[in-house]
Amino acid sequence: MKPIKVLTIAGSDSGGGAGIQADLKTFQELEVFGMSAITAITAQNTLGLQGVYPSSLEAVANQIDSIGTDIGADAIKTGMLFNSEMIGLVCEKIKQYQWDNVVVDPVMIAKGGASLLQEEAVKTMREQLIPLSKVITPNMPEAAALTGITIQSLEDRKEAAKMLHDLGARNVVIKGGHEINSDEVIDLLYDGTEFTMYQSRRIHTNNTHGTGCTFAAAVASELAKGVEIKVAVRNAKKFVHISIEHAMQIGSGHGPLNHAAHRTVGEQ
Ligand SMILES: Nc1ncnc2c1ncn2[C@@H]1O[C@H](COP(=O)(O)OP(=O)(O)O)[C@@H](O)[C@H]1O
Ligand SMILES: Cc1ncc(COP(=O)(O)O)c(N)n1
Repeated sequence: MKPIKVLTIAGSDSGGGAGIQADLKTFQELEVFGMSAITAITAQNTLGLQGVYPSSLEAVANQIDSIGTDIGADAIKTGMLFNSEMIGLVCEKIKQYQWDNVVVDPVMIAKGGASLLQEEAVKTMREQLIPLSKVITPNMPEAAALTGITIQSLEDRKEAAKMLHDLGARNVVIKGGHEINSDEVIDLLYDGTEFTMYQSRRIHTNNTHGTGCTFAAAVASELAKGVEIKVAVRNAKKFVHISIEHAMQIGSGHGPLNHAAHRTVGEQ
């Protein structure tokens, strides 16, 4: 069988819960071959972010070229891109290698509130990266920052999704993890024609470090396999849900997910 390959372009999380580490765990569990280009090293744990050490542009370009010129990728997932120059470089490389299955997780702020993207970079993300994306997966604050729309209701999310689609994203998923006053979590997909809602019970837990990374990495894995977008999002949501539900208690703050949980809790 032909191997299916997925590349994550994102930051490293020393605590193992988010970023590159969450992505590679997800790729492995969903049976695709995972590769990485590291945009920044973060010193991070379940309590917060202790340091950010961005990679040089040369280092990022070289990592991507190593993959593009030899191995190739069936899908790309982007996470923490740190600043405007880094986003510009990643856009150049996506065009150079004609990568089409591009999942953009517009990472801006870590769960503890620390910034993972410089403010001036939001404009570059909107103007350069979004038009290259097959799917963009903002959470509610990220969708608000990208569109300028204050997002409270589902209707606000629909308006923001339409705007992000108009900016060039072929599909938009605005995730609902931040709607903390609700007993359910609804992720909203807009494919340019219709809205699809993915609803689940909210799990009341602190162990949500890396949910967004895991979700986007799962969508990328499914797209790489040729799964169509509506099913890819459904499968990704199910994978994240099980991984949150069966998280182990690791660290004393916002703990990581258990990416292996689906093995024992029913087929993914
Ligand atoms: N408490 C929760 N219970 C169940 N699912 C959740 C919970 N929190 C987040 N999710 C799911 O995790 C994924 C990431 O959502 P979200 O937390 O909004 O993103 P981010 O990590 O980027 O802030 C989504 O699929 C969302 O439905
Ligand atoms: C290096 C890195 N990348 C991304 C996130 C966001 O994580 P989340 O999936 O919890 O939004 C993070 N905390 N660290």
